[in-house]
Amino acid sequence: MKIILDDVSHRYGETEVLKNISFSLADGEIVCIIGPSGCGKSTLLRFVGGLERPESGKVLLSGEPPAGSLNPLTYVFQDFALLPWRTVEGNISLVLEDHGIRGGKAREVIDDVLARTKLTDFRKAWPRQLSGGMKQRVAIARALSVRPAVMLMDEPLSALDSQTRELLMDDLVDLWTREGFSACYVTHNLAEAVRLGHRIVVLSRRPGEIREIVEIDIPLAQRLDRLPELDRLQRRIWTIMRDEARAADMEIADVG
Ligand SMILES: Nc1ncnc2c1ncn2[C@@H]1O[C@H](COP(=O)(O)OP(=O)(O)OP(=O)(O)O)[C@@H](O)[C@H]1O
Repeated sequence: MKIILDDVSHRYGETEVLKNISFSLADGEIVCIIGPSGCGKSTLLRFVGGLERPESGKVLLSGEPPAGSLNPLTYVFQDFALLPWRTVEGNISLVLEDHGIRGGKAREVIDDVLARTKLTDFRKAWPRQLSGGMKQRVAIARALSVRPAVMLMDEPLSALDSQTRELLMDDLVDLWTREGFSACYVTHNLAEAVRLGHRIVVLSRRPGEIREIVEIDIPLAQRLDRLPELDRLQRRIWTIMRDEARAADMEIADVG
């Protein structure tokens, strides 16, 4: 399934948040959205997921979701959003129950996503027993259980320490290399964007406008940490973003 944003603009009251945003996300592609704090990244993701409608412009979906998809556009949040009173498998079964899937059929799906995310040994664990990284892995397994066409990931690694972030990026690369999932991935972390994005949509400060769409043709599995080409790309994107980030920072300081 393909997602096309066509000239999306939005304001909340007097505040202009997004301006003339157009890009597309193809099947099997990870598109990262990067930009300074408050530039409208999460708002954009809500438009893509259909949680809100932009004031002008369109978000179009074309093509069919995967066979058996229960929720074509599925969110993965920064705070994991696991229920503490349910085990790992209980958290996954909850979303399946929401779609009327129980018993043997649910067990089959849970077994499959736990195996795909290498969590099989943790199925009976409680969220409080898991590290942040493991909780986010469970949240990703839960998202996969509904066979999404596109995962909408809002700063999914931001709550984690840098080593755990590295490990989870490796997991996501591994998963993508095996399964080729599609994701719209919001982050303010450049290293994450150049590691995971096939394309990076670089936004200006608010109102978020597209500064550049950077395409990276190095296969994900070859994007090792500190790869010189990635470092160069990261520096180039940072030169686009630096002034925007500084100005955004000053605006926040003004409000204070
Ligand atoms: N429901 C809303 N009502 C009014 N203003 C909103 C609403 N949601 C977001 N905003 C404002 O829109 C702007 C963009 O917010 P958004 O959360 O999309 O930015 P962001 O780029 O994701 O920020 P961050 O990087 O800090 O998470 C901010 O000024 C925010 O205060």
